[in-house]
Amino acid sequence: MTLIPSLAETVSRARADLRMGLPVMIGGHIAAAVETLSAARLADMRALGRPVLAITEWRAETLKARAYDIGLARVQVPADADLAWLRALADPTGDLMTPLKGPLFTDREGDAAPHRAALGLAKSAQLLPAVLMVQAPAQPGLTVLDPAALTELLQAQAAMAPVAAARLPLQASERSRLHIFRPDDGGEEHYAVEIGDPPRDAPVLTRLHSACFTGDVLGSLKCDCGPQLNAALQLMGQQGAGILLYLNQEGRGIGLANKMRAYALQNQGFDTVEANHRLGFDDDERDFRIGAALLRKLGFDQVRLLTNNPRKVTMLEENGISVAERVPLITPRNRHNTGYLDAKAAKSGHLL
Ligand SMILES: Nc1nc2c(ncn2[C@@H]2O[C@H](COP(=O)(O)OP(=O)(O)OP(=O)(O)O)[C@@H](O)[C@H]2O)c(=O)[nH]1
Ligand SMILES: [Zn+2]
Repeated sequence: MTLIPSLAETVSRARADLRMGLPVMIGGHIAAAVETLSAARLADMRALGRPVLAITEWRAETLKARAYDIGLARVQVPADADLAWLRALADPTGDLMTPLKGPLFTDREGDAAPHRAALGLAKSAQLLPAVLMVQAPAQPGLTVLDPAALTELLQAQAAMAPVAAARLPLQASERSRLHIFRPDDGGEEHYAVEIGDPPRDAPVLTRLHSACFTGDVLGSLKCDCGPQLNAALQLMGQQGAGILLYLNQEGRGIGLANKMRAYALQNQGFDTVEANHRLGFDDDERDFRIGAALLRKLGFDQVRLLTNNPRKVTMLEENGISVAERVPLITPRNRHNTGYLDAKAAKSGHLL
């Protein structure tokens, strides 16, 4: 029956549920994102069973909570813990200001697969990876997900379909087209700027650019994104051909709200990588397979890649795009971005 939602459609709904504060059912547990949980729903969940807070191994490390499960910890929630207690565990913004509640005790018995799947879902909804879980029978109206199926879907790659394309004269080149691609899993759309008419049978000058609202739009001095975007387009304009993929993976895939949380931590003295870890994220949560898929859709299988990030080269090669050349993309330093650029070079292997 085609009117029954597919797994991808159900997961997309579940993301929206968590973002509005509605719990979902994962493998016999009610799962609610702490970031959007209300006090009333916390009380209702408590009434149904023993609440456990799932956090990632990165967050557990900061909180000095023992992680017995691979990649995550299941923190026991004390009977008197309120929403503020949960939020303080989920959100590191106040770590230095408010002494942490502890000691924290974590579960080691039982199956952590539902908790792992729930954390994956929260991340994919660009919420803080902290999920309150209570084992309980299915509740009417809540979206129901199987942990194994959810985990597999979160790792799968959505198919990208071209939606629309049109001529778009740019300062960098009047001969430019913008293509819009839409994934079949309800996720973000991504864009391709095609400059000139690059031949499909030769390596094309290519930039995989991840969205940075602060750098690209506002001209933030904290990162190198805006200047890199402009420099890439300029070069493609000068050479008469190129492809710039604008991937909507704001904040290396954690979303703008979490990136601002990371910036707040950076104001407290942590670097870009430490800030992601304290929030519970990996330092880079982007899926670069999307770039390879879009290039293939556009008819390319060879590139000259504008980047300083060796991971982008490896990911493209692993996904069937041959990188004939890596073209460095160095932009000016200023007193606000120099620490960021140094951290990327020292910790993320960027070549500067
Ligand atoms: N989480 C987080 N994301 C950031 C921070 N500063 C910039 N970003 C994001 O980092 C991404 C930068 O993307 P890119 O410039 O494409 O990638 P890169 O890994 O630096 O590699 P190249 O620029 O190709 O050398 C964008 O999504 C920005 O929004 C930060 O401090 N924290
Ligand atoms: Zn940026």
